[in-house]
Amino acid sequence: MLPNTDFTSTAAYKYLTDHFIDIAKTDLKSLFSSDNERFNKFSFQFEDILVDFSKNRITDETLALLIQLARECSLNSAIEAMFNGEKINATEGRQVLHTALRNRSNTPVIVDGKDVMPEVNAVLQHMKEFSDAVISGAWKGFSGKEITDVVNIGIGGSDLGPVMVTEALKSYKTRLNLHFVSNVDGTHIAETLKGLNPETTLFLVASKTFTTQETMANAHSAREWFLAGGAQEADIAKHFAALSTNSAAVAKFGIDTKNMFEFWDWVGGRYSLWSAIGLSIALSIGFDNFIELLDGAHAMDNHFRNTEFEENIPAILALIGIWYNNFFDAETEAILPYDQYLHRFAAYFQQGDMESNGKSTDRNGNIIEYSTGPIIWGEPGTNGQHAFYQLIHQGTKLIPCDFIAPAQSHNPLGEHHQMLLSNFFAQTEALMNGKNYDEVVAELKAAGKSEAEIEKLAPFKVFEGNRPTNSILVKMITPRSLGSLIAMYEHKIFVQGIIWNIYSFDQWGVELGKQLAGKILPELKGNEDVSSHDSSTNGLINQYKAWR
Ligand SMILES: O=P(O)(O)OC[C@H]1O[C@@H](O)[C@@H](O)[C@@H](O)[C@@H]1O
Repeated sequence: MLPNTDFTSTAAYKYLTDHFIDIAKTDLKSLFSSDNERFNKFSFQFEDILVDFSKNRITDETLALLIQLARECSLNSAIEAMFNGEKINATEGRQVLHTALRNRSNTPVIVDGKDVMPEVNAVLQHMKEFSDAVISGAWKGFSGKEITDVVNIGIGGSDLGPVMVTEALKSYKTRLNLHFVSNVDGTHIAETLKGLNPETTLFLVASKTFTTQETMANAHSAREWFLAGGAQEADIAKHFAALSTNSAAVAKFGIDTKNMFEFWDWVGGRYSLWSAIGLSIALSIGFDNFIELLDGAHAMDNHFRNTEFEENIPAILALIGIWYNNFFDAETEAILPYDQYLHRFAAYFQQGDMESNGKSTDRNGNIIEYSTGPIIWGEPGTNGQHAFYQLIHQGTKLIPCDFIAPAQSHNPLGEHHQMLLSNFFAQTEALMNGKNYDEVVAELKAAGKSEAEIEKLAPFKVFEGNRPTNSILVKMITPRSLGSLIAMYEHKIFVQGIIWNIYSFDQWGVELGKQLAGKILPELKGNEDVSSHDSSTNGLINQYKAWR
């Protein structure tokens, strides 16, 4: 059972409310100038990852109170409940055991009285054999040719993780070309298939439920394209594999169950890249590298499970997030990777975080009166700098940002990487220090501006500063460090859900739209006007019918 505490009624919350009044008046610059040890105190190194959270609006006291908050919310017992396979996804009656998928120490993980590790290992072995055979070319298509292209068909958790990881680890790429089709918009599959040859293309139909409309529609279109390209029904076995928990639906679709890679309902969709859903990753970077990814995540799991909160990286990041979300009323968080390979990282955690903690009912079924999950967004630096950083620097909203960068580039091209990193370092410094009026005036004077010009211009050039950031410097983005990084964010999300007293592992909020789309689809078939909706929806549907 998960603890069930209203965090706003804890003693720590009360202390934090008072403490906030002081901190709101304090600026980061002075926190640094009054404490030479601040960086050493407020940064941790985990393997090849340095997490610097010193540029946050916190003091020793803030951290101590936040940790007290975590203790009062029984975070410890919640962590154990997850790792031990209790049914903490209570609204779906399921365990939450993505950690078992990467449990490289292989200690037993008991689900309903049975150790799941033998099954987990068996699927990994199956993935190894399959990916080795396809990569080596031993696996042949129907006309005897090697596979050259792999198309993963899936959406949400069955797409975003594999896309993000295969992009992030592109420099480890095997000879296979990976493609991802998610959108039900026919354009996605049509454009993807344009350059492909059915003889050398392998499809992975990735769906936990194997009922998702988008994925099934795309899988059927892929099958039609394949059969239209000269293949027979019997050839499907060589070109289609399924990654799913639903073997009956897989068989019904016509995929050979030998080509089915199973996972289980205790794996949440947005936590499934570690499961059979990761087959596209194994094909893309090789099975050994996939295992390295799991190893990295496992190392972070051990850190999270076994480290006191004072030094527990995911817990500290989560608590700092709560500090901004619930005391500073920050509504969003930006994830800003200074690494082109991580260009889908923010998109991945948009689902990871927002589908997990975008909830407004607490674990007692009551409507929540405090703020829960933040809006997650972001783009790679330096592109973001030339787009939306204006608002982060000078807008009216407080936007805590995570800056992520590798110290070593996979593409050390001239001075590119130093230029990139100079921006990475400069931005967090600029956000913290800002530029005050006097500094602006001095600068304008030095540039030869007149008094009148200076007076006119100066207010617009002031940067308030005091804008908080985390800096995550990774020695190099490798399968292992990436695995750790992803697990770090996953656990951050978990901690926040515990403190907000919500269920982080269901996603009922995606259902209503699906239901309504299911009702509207048949209404789009005929030519007659519809009148069963509100006037706006009717008007839109009828105009569509007139225009199509
Ligand atoms: O993997 P399947 O079952 O196709 O689901 C794909 C996605 O569907 C959405 O509606 C959400 O529920 C996601 O969490 C999930 O990842």
